[in-house]
Amino acid sequence: MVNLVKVGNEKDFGKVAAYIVSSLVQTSPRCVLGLATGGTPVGLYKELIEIYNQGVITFEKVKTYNLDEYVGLPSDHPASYRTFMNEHLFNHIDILPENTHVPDGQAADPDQECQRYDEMLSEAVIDLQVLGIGHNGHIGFNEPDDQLTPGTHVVDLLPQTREANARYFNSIDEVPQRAITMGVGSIMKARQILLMVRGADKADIIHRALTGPITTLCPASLLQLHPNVTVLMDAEAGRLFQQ
Ligand SMILES: N[C@@H]1[C@@H](O)[C@H](O)[C@@H](COP(=O)(O)O)O[C@@H]1O
Repeated sequence: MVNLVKVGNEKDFGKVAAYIVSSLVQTSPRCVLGLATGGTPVGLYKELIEIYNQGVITFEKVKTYNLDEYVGLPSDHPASYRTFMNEHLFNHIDILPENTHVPDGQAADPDQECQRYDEMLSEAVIDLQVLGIGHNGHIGFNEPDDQLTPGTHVVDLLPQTREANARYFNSIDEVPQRAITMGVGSIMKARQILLMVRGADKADIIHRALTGPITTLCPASLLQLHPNVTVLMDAEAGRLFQQ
């Protein structure tokens, strides 16, 4: 079941998302969060830090699993997703470093790293998975294809995905060609999903993902099959939905 929530401005977008996440952390202090990177969830993390600073929640017993990481980037590279998470959230809250998990993009054998990540995921049930969406409908780094992989795996990034992420690097040539991503099976196993979508450039894809056919050519369309998805959209991203 998909619940649509439309908000009018940037501040509310982060606040509503943070309300959903912090309510869970408050009522289930040992919860497991699946986390996402990209521009979209930045406001969520900012607001979560604010709520944490008010002393309302603690992350001491929370565990997190991130969706993805670039292959070949050292974890302290400015554009790695580990750096993103440290800078936007983990360094500012009381979460234990050993409770935060991001695939190791520098692992000597990326396939083995996928297996390690999957083993960890199989022991954890993600209570709430935060997601963004790519312009082509990807979730995590699960790119549109004839078939999708359920578990953590290495993907070849499509040119448009590398282009969209080039803003975090000095040039597009520096954007890695491959990434490790949680598979759609792991994402769909999460008890609850919060899909965040912002901006006019995402209006078509989110409309197609939620109202079009369920197809591997639009990985986010699989979310139509999930029992508990909240789609948080700003006015521009949600302009094709009547509400
Ligand atoms: N791997 C990430 C995705 O997890 C994210 O959802 C997407 C959208 O990013 P943005 O929020 O910056 O549009 O970008 C990357 O490809």
